[in-house]
Amino acid sequence: MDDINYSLYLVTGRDLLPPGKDYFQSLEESLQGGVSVVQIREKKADTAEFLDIARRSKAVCDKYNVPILINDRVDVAIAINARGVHLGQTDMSIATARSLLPEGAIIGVSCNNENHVRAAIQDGVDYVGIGAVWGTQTKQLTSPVIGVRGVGKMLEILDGTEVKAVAIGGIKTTNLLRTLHGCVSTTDHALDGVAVVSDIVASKEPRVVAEKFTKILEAFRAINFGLLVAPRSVPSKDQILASVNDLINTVRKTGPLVHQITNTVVATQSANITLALGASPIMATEPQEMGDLSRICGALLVNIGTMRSDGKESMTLAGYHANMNKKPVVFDPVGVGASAFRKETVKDLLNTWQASVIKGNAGELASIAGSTEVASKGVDSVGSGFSDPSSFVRALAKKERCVVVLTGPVDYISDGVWVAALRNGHEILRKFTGSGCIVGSSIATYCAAAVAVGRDTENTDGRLVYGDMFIGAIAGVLVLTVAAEIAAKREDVKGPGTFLPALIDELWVLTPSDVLSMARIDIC
Ligand SMILES: Cc1ncc(COP(=O)(O)OP(=O)(O)O)c(N)n1
Ligand SMILES: Cc1nc(C(=O)O)sc1CCOP(=O)(O)O
Repeated sequence: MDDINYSLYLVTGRDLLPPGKDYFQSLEESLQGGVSVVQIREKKADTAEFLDIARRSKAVCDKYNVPILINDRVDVAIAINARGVHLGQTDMSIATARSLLPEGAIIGVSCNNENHVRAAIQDGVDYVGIGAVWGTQTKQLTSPVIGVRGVGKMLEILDGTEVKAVAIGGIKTTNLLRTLHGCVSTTDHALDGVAVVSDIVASKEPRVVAEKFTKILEAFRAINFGLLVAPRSVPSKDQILASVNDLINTVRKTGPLVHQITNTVVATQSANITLALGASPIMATEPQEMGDLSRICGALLVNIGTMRSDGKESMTLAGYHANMNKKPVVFDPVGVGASAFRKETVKDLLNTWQASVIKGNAGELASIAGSTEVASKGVDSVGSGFSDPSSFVRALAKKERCVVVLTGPVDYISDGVWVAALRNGHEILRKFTGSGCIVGSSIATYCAAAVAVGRDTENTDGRLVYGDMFIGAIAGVLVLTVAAEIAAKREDVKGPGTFLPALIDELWVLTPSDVLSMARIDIC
């Protein structure tokens, strides 16, 4: 029976040891830190040396009751009585290996694409090693990096089978939580473990690194393997509005710093809207500052409206640091359908970091979902939208593993389970540029507040961000659209030119009770 715990799967790499560090000492320390299975990978050793290393490694692993697998060499596995082998796509066939190995031996196989996974299931392997999930310096890759969403799709193929799965390639303590969350399939199939070489082996303190891995893996397990939304009964309108009320007060009380990488058309009005809400904007774009800013800001907004290729580095780094520092990332993929450059960039960004909220119009979200139901023209959506917007946002939220906000005459917001339909707003919002962009700033502001509230009430380290991003997104949309209704009715508002300053003023004086009394919200 496969009783192996694949959680923290160490693949050895003697050539990566820090100067002066003994291989067996390093191995033992990593086992003390929680490594749960070890693969001996010797690409340069001759058979005698491989056998010697494998035998002595097994003696160390036996002390900790940790199973040992052998990379590529079935003969070595048999000779040292290892638990099994790990085979690559061009190594011995699974059937031949099975016929040579003792009954019950474990066989794992590397998979770089979905067909490999299907074949592995047919061949009756015990586990698959899916990689490379990220770029790696440890080996020359012969197939493209898969990315977390690619891993998720491969896990879905394993649904209903007993085959276990680990991801490999560039996995580090710093990206582990993002890796674990990102790799969950739309059917909630999560990884059984992660395989790591350099982050552990190249460390002077492999025990400390392994302990960090173990702690994060346990925290992820504690939240049901990253279930997108903690199970909750249908949220009532009153509960939602009470939480929105808390967030409005929290913003006013704490004035969170909201880092915004946004487009040049709307930067000033976005900053002013943020100030009017009671928060503090910082519109920084220099790649070098992204780490420092992430530590001090409450949330990050990334808006690609006027992005150039030289802006991608800041967006990539900002989102990466935000994930590392558990800060919400609100993503506004402005005009994503307009060009191949935008599509590729958005795909890369969403594969690098996990957004907490994706906000877009129908055309933009259709492009992200790969749907042809709604077209776009530049940054605008064309036509009357989706025939079933609720189902669309729910499915996209599940696919992208975040809250999705579909803006339009009715705004739809989903966490992958529940959908809120918000019917506030005014048509004048469509008569000046960047009204969608300021919704992004507002959502980021209230997501920052949601973190502040969540940090006080939640005690799990397994989440990418604390707090309820669904409520943060609802608050962001509600506050802006209610203020817009009030501003549009003012006598001094003659058109879009006088509306924008009036909107800023109304946001400045808006009270939670205005929002609660005017909110038109349905939950389904
Ligand atoms: C767990 C795990 N997954 C994948 C690999 C890669 O194996 P392979 O394709 O055989 O490449 P080499 O390791 O031989 O370079 C692995 N070793 N372990
Ligand atoms: C051995 C191996 N196999 C890979 C694959 O993609 O199949 S990536 C890889 C190396 C992983 O090393 P690190 O943890 O240092 O990035």
